[in-house]
Amino acid sequence: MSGDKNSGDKEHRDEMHSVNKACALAVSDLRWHADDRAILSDISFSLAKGEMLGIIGPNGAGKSSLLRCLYRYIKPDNGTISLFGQNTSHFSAKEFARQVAVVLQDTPHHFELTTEQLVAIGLTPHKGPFDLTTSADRRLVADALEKVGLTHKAGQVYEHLSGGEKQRALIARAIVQQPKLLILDEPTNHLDIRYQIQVMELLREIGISVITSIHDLNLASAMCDQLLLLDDGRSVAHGTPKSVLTEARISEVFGVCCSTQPHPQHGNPQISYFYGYSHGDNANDKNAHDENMSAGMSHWNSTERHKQDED
Ligand SMILES: Nc1ncnc2c1ncn2[C@@H]1O[C@H](COP(=O)(O)OP(=O)(O)OP(=O)(O)O)[C@@H](O)[C@H]1O
Repeated sequence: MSGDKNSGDKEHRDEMHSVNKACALAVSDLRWHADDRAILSDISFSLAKGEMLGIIGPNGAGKSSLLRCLYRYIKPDNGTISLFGQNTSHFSAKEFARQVAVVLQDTPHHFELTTEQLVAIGLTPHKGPFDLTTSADRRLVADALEKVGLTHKAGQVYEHLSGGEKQRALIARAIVQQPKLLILDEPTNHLDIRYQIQVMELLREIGISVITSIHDLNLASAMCDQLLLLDDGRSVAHGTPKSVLTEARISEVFGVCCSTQPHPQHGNPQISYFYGYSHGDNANDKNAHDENMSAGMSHWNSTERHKQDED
């Protein structure tokens, strides 16, 4: 009898272990308020090892606030954040930096550093105060610069790089950090379309778990394994792009008129937006919203008719 129980317990432990192993990040009941206002309410989700999760939602939905909680810039009022089964609030700063790399839009100025020196900062969590730079370190930095297409800018002053090049340099620094989880706040913001795609593909290729906020829903649909849709600090939907990005949900949460169809290449939803509806103060009013939707549709219909007449 006790043997049965022990083997049952072991099975349960093995099962839990494999669940924890497969789950890179688990967030439960996260809550945060500021200025007497709830900014994040009861957010729960998980991220599987090696997957990319896109955080989407309108301006002010709480995307950056959620990421700030994850990388410990903000201490939430409630909830737990676990990385591979360990509560991140128990990590020392150095241990946390070994496990989690962060790429933000607004970074401190690095006037005096070359691109290569900036990227080498990623080595810091793995070094003691008296450790010298090794040839392996230099190789790591060179490989990361090559991965983001900045080898030719290695010796240039970082501050003199373009917005997109700076962004790629920061991703190279994160690669050098060799984290288990990479957190990015709108990494494609400064990038032209070629580099938007290239950076997102690069993030997928690195093979680590990635969580990134992203405004471009079509890019999120194409590149993310999972999406978490936030609205007014709440989780509205979580799942595959196909399950999250429905026409009804997009128009309700973002207040736009749109249609979706499977992308010819990857099959996830591709969103077409319609134009021509007004933007009043009553954007949250359901009737006004519906009127806007039908105005958008009729505008589109007339434009389409006009086009067809011309043809
Ligand atoms: N420290 C703070 N104190 C007070 N309010 C805050 C603070 N940080 C964020 N907020 C508020 O929380 C809300 C969510 O902000 P957050 O930056 O997380 O949204 P977001 O989804 O990232 O928006 P965006 O898409 O515009 O970048 C906003 O209304 C913002 O004003």
